[in-house]
Amino acid sequence: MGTTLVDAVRAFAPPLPFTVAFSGGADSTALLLACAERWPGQVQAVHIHHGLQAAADDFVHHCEAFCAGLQVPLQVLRVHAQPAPGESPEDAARKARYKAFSALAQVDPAQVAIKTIVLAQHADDQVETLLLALSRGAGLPGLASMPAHWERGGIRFYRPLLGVRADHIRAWLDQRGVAYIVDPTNADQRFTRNRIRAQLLPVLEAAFPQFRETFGRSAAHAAQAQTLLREVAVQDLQSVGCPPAIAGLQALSLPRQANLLRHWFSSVHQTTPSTAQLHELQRQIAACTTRGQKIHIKLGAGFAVRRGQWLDWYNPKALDTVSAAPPDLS
Ligand SMILES: Nc1ncnc2c1ncn2[C@@H]1O[C@H](COP(=O)(O)OP(=O)(O)OP(=O)(O)O)[C@@H](O)[C@H]1O
Repeated sequence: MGTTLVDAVRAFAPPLPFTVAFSGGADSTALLLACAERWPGQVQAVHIHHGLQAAADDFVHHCEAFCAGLQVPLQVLRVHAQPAPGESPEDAARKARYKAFSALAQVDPAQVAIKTIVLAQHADDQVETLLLALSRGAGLPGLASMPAHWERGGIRFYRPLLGVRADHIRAWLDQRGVAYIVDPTNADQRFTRNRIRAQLLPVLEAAFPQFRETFGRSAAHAAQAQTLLREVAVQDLQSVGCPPAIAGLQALSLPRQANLLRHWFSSVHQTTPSTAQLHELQRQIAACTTRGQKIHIKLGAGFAVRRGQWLDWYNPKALDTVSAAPPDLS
């Protein structure tokens, strides 16, 4: 069955006041309406004009009219989301959106509401995210899917509708006669997420009617295991040293070594090695003795090991010179 929208909003206990990230689509329309009714005068909205589609101006007008009717203050932010090569417009829009949220919170620290942003992803979105992660061969961080709450750049983000089915949200809006934007790009079958939604979810519904709950539970198990792995990595990094001593790395089991390296790269160097890069790095670490072996691998920064020590220099432009002339820091 899943949780109803009304029950999900009733169980939600955000710090007040807060801001709803409002696209004008069905889910954020329902969320904004339910929240504005539950906390009158305490809810604001923010809409991002991504500068990606011709219809984006119409979306802004729709959101302005809807918020005016609800007497909810609305901020419209304009960004220019530029998809990188191979990146979908949706991913580019998402990145630009989160950047705009944190910029807004920093530009105007007096605005308390923007410190808490509430997003409208629901149970179907969670399953899509999990299947998307599986389709890419993701590890635990990807399988953990979307958290219901997290903090970044001084902003608290919440997703109170993760237990609510998409069709329930639409039925709730239809019953109340509320209009919302139907974004045509959501149906574009060139994007994997849209194919998952249109082609896989109906098959899952027929084969496993409870799939939203069970898949959601799997994502929660993965999130818990990922938290544990992070804790182990933090402890291992403390005992092995930062940058990690090669001898210390060699003393760890291979999965534990990989876990530590992934954590070190993402937390200290803001980069994620591919599986192939990590295998190569681990191969080189295993082959390393304390006499002159070098490790270097392209991860967006250059790394080398000599006499059992990491040599690192973080200028990506120096990469091409890494093998030719690594700096001698030994
Ligand atoms: N242009 C936007 N401005 C503000 N918030 C947005 C915008 N687009 C998406 N969001 C927020 O991010 C969440 C996830 O985005 P996603 O693209 O999956 O949703 P959507 O299909 O565009 O819209 P909705 O969730 O409102 O139906 C939305 O539920 C909404 O809270």
